[in-house]
Amino acid sequence: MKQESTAQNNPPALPPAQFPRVDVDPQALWIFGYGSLVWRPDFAYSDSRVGFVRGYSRRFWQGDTFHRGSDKMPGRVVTLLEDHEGCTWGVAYQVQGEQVSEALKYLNVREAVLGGYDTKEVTFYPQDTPDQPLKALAYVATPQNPGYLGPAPEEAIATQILACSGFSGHNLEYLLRLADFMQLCGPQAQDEHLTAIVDAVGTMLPCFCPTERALALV
Ligand SMILES: N[C@@H](CCC(=O)N[C@@H](CS)C(=O)NCC(=O)O)C(=O)O
Repeated sequence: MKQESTAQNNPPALPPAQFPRVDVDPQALWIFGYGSLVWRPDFAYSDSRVGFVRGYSRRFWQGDTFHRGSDKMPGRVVTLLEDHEGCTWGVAYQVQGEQVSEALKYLNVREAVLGGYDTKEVTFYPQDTPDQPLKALAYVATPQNPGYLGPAPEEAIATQILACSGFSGHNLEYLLRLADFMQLCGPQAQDEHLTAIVDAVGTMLPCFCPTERALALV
């Protein structure tokens, strides 16, 4: 997983026997990302793990009028829905020392102030060591936040995503980067809601793309 190019993230490449064990800071914190944080954490971290949380399903039910939409045309981004049968894959990032306050300060603006997300403690299961779960902080948009859009048919969500863009880019980029991540996680990582929206986008995209004949008219 790509890390910020900071000294503590790239210790000198010494053979394990000589490389001093870096004591984990007791203040260390794991932050679980399951949407844009999966591909663009944009904060310094010391370690990262691909894995999943149980008891939640990911849904494109949060409106976004800044990063991937506007006030007139809010985009759709993801949140976590409590679902006893649910399992959501993402990335957990470990922050230590000064990284903790820096990350929380940054995410408070990006997620809470600009995005309407609240924080919630979740149990994260690393893909490689699911028998050693970690407590992690997740940013979740609840139905009580003003930007919450709630459920809609996947076709309607796809239409909204195709039509919206914001400060951080097009809403379609957000969808496809998340789909790319899920592909990398392998066949055990399934997200039917995400897949249905990507399929609906694939069906509609030709309608949004000018044909040679249409281009000849301009
Ligand atoms: N909290 C979720 C979702 C976060 C998310 O996608 N937030 C949006 C909307 S506030 C965001 O930061 N977007 C930045 C971008 O779209 O690049 C996560 O852990 O990834």
